[in-house]
Amino acid sequence: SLFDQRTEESSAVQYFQFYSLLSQQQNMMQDYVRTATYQKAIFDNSVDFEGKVVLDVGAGSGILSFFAAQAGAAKVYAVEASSMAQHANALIKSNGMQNKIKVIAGKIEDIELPEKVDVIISEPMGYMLLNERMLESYLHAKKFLKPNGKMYPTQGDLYVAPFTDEALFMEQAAKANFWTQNSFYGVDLSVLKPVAFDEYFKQPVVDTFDPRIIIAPPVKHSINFLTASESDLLNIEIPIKFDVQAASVVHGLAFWFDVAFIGSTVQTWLSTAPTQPLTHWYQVRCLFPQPFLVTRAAQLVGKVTLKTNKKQSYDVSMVITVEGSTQVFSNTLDLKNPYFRYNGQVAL
Ligand SMILES: C[C@H](N)C(=O)NCc1cccc(N2NC(C(F)(F)F)=C/C2=C2\NN=C(c3cccc4[nH]ccc34)O2)c1
Repeated sequence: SLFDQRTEESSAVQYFQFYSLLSQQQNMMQDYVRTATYQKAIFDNSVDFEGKVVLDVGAGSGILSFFAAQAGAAKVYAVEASSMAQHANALIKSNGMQNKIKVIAGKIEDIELPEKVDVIISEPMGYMLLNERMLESYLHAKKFLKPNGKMYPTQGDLYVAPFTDEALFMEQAAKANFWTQNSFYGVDLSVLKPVAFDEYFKQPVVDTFDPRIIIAPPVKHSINFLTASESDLLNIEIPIKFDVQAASVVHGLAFWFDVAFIGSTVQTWLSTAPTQPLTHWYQVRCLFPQPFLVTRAAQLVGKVTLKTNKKQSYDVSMVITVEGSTQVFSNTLDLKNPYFRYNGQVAL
């Protein structure tokens, strides 16, 4: 199927095993900002749900399907490819919703629906918005959407901004120092030090940070889920132009996202910005292996390229220069294997 063509089998097996765990559903459900905002977006726009037919893509425990039913939906199709589908069924039965919410076990790319739907709901946002490539499945689901049907969420905004964080840079660089040893049990490891260094800098860092480390206004890349198609997400090029206000050292680029639920009554935003309450998406930072000093109010120009891979993730490449200088700074990172750095302590 379409999903199998774009996904390595080993990645899919690991992925759906991950989502079959109640502990991981719990991680998402316990994210109050996430769960409460979805319920608010649906309830405040109940006119979009009352008496309507709804499709929940990647339903998991079915929590979003329950919200649609609570808002008066006539019928909800909850599509889930992992074995979490059976737990969703248990919840539907024990909550007396079996004639309202129907679980369809399988991938959205493979299943059939008995009818077209008025609204598609989903939570397809992974780290950096795009990780997991679930947005492509969300857009694929539009083949079931009636003309003028609604998408909840309706649009996604990916933000990119330069940051300064000496401590993070030193932490990553220090990990490679293991390979500087020239007599590790009598073996000189040092030839591999540069390789180890580059390997550590291929890991995006998932954690949160003080917004004051952001040294220029962010660039925004918007995706309109009503008009976008899967192919638009295969290779995303984000031109960057940053106006750095004061002299600072650039260590990398920070990424976060917002999604908007544009309903018939109100518009509701779910933000993962560093200035907003923390969510289970945190923020994501991509380091340059070589930090660079920006002496005075200067412009940084370059490009971020996000290219899909068959591990349900993206290769993130960044290229940047300081306006007026010839030096180019770049890095390519593997979003599939991030460094999950969040440890509860946030610098106050
Ligand atoms: C799309 C879906 N709606 C969604 O929200 N995706 C992101 C997602 C899904 C399920 C759980 C989580 N997580 N929540 C937390 C917590 F501790 F902070 F709570 C850690 C965590 C990890 N740890 N590792 C992962 C993870 C999940 C999926 C693919 C991955 N690739 C690399 C790590 C990783 O999540 C994140």
